[in-house]
Amino acid sequence: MTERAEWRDALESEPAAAEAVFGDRLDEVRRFTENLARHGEELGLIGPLELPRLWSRHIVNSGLVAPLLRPGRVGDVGSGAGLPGLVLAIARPDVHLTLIEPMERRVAWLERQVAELGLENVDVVRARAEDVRLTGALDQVTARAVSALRTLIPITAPLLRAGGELVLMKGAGVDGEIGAAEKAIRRFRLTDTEVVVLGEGLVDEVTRVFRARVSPA
Ligand SMILES: C[S@@+](CC[C@H](N)C(=O)[O-])C[C@H]1O[C@@H](n2cnc3c(N)ncnc32)[C@H](O)[C@@H]1O
Repeated sequence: MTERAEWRDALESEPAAAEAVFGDRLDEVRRFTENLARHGEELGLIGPLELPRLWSRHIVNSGLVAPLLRPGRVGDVGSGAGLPGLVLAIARPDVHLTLIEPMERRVAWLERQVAELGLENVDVVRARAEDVRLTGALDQVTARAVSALRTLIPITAPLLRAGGELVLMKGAGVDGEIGAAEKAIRRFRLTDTEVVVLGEGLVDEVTRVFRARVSPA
């Protein structure tokens, strides 16, 4: 099977998970995935080895976070190719997503996808999280594969309003990361910290999310 056939077949794979995660937004998310599969490698957005697992490991995995979002303003730090921010914007039209990404080429890609998919609930900001002018402005902040919690918390938590929430996608080593981030957790007054495991019984690779709230007081 050619690589292209593999990712095309993958778009039809895991139908139960895809339906559960994306529901009536499945066509839109497939369109985005096709665009990423076609252009992602030449634009340096994804490695060639990722193509066959683009759907399951990256798109469905990102979409699993959608139920954790609440209507309001959500920032996605380090969106890159659009993971998870653009996928979440497609899955949750009732949520406004601000995609925060410093790299020009990635910002151009994100803006093109927003226009092509006709998404009205997304804006793209070219900036590093620590420079973006959104201090205290967001209800929730997501991130995936940006950095370890001890460095990620100091650049994401300041963007949240009091009572706002971090929703950070993490790998299997999340418990160790939490231990190493204790100081940052205290410094940024994070409460209700927990690890949420998503997709059990639905997908092969579960998604782990570090969730925490900024203390209102
Ligand atoms: C490994 S990529 C991950 C991209 C995407 N989140 C994903 O899961 O595929 C890390 C991304 O974070 C961005 N990034 C790195 N430092 C950042 C910062 N301080 N603020 C915002 N984005 C940052 C990079 O430009 C890059 O696009």
